[in-house]
Amino acid sequence: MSSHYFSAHDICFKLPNGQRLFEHIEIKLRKGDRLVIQGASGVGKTTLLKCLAYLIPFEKGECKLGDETVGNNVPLWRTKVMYVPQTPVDHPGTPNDLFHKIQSFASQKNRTDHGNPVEIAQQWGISEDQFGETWSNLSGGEMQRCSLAIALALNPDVLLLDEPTSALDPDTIAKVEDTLKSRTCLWITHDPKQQQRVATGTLEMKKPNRYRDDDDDNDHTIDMQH
Ligand SMILES: Nc1ncnc2c1ncn2[C@@H]1O[C@H](COP(=O)(O)OP(=O)(O)OP(=O)(O)O)[C@@H](O)[C@H]1O
Repeated sequence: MSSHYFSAHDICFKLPNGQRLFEHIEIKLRKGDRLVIQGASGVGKTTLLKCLAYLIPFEKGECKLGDETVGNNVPLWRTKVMYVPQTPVDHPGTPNDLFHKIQSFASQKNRTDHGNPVEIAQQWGISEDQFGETWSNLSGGEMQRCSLAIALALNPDVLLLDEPTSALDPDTIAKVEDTLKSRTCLWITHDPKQQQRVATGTLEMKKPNRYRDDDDDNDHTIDMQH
């Protein structure tokens, strides 16, 4: 039986009030796929990415990298399936500090495949000096590029990108999109043009049927274009 590079099966998330925010999410990615996640504000896109990184507990479902499940090593899973939050970030110190701190974590220590985040960010107009600047002195767009460069340098198998270019200008967006073309990722965007440029497939999230007025019975559809 052939296994996918990354898969998520029957992911369901319950809110504290007992209602499901989303249910029965199915995702299958091959290496290099970029699955864009779309849907109305509040439908659960960010929550889904956090579930896939095992950052928050979810009701049921399972994720796999090849045949490997999370097992009992959640920190290791998060190095492989990495969530990159929306900006602004709220870190102490500088981007350099953050990168070195993450590299010292037990789950990252034995990795020999880390890249250089400064070199990655330089392709997007960030200087070496800005990497040594306190986070709070950086603009939203600078924070966004530094965070993303750190995540790319850590070389996860799958990137979970939460509106990764929302604070950037069109020229810089084009550069970031170009860099991300070689990566396997799930990518939240509200921009249909970005979806057209980058997606190899799309997951359209909708509220579970019982909370909707329309009669569309496809809760979650994936349209893989290849
Ligand atoms: N643990 C929780 N307790 C209460 N409500 C929650 C919890 N987790 C998620 N929610 C709610 O679920 C909804 C979905 O939030 P989420 O941030 O995932 O949506 P989104 O689709 O990413 O929205 P946006 O496009 O605006 O960023 C929100 O109304 C949020 O408040």
